[in-house]
Amino acid sequence: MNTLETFAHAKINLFLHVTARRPNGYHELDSLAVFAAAADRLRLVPAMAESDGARLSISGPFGAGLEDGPGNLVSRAIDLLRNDAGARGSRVFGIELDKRLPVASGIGGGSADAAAALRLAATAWDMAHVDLTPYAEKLGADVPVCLAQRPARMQGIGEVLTPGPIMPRLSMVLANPGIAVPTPEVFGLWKQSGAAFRDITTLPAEWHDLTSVVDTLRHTTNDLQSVAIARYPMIGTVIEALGAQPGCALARMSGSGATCFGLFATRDAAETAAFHLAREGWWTHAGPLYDPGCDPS
Ligand SMILES: C[C@](O)(CO)[C@H](O)COP(=O)(O)OP(=O)(O)OC[C@H]1O[C@@H](n2ccc(N)nc2=O)[C@H](O)[C@@H]1O
Ligand SMILES: Nc1ncnc2c1ncn2[C@@H]1O[C@H](COP(=O)(O)OP(=O)(O)OP(=O)(O)O)[C@@H](O)[C@H]1O
Repeated sequence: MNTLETFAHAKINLFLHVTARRPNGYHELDSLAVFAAAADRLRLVPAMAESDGARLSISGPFGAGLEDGPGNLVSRAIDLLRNDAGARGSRVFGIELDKRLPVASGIGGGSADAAAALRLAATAWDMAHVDLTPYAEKLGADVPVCLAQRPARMQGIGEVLTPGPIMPRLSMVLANPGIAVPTPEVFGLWKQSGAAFRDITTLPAEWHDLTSVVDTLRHTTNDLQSVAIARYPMIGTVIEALGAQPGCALARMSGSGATCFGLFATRDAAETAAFHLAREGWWTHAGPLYDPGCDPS
């Protein structure tokens, strides 16, 4: 078994509508997820002894304070797949997680890590032919979309996935003010707000430029944004600051917050915006959308 490496990219909800509530309390969504170039890095390193097996070590700017025991989504993903790996699951390895994405921040970093761990373990255990979707669904609503890391329409609670519109070249800025926002709290606030459920939105098969993307997105919202701002006003400050940057065509919150994104036509404008926003002490990222076709991993 060789050392393997993969990247767990940030998931951005370009819009997010709540369409229904299930009896178990989960909410049905209509959302368009895309992936940013920003990513955590995971390495699978063969281990010599059973005692070294599946040990998780965490580094990186957002690694501090993240638990490295069985509760980490990476460990949970590997333990889940091992149940079905049979004798192959006795091949032991360690996982190194370089945590570069802010935690509990609406960009699905933990979900992306879990999906990446499933991909790595499936390779190490000769399970590349196995459909990882049922494992992903057990780990969290955002994990299935993070398996392929391609633009996708998310419906159901996030598990009903269809290809999203073909995206044009664009640049995205991410900004996070350093507030960890618990997803259950935000869905709870949305429920308490008494807001109405939304109908399913119609999207084109392809957008040719940023203007057409934004023309469509202006008819959508992130339904969780206003309740998240009411509870965490700093999110509103971030959206305003992003929207005020030269060249920003749309600024909005991703997922349940607090990370917000801005869409820009050029990489220069995005990088300049990120540079200015970083002066606020916020985590920022500027780059293109992630294209799985160009991934060396
Ligand atoms: C907001 C999004 O990030 C949008 O992509 C996701 O819907 C959240 O996905 P996630 O963080 O993987 O969510 P999970 O870990 O499965 O669920 C955390 C909690 O969020 C709430 N939750 C989550 C997803 C969903 N469709 N409806 C919900 O109501 C539930 O209270 C749940 O107990
Ligand atoms: N590898 C991991 N990375 C990040 N968080 C993890 C990880 N493993 C477990 N967690 C826990 O999962 C929770 C959610 O983390 P995550 O960063 O995925 O949130 P999020 O970005 O808000 O996700 P989403 O957009 O899916 O709602 C955190 O409270 C964190 O403690």
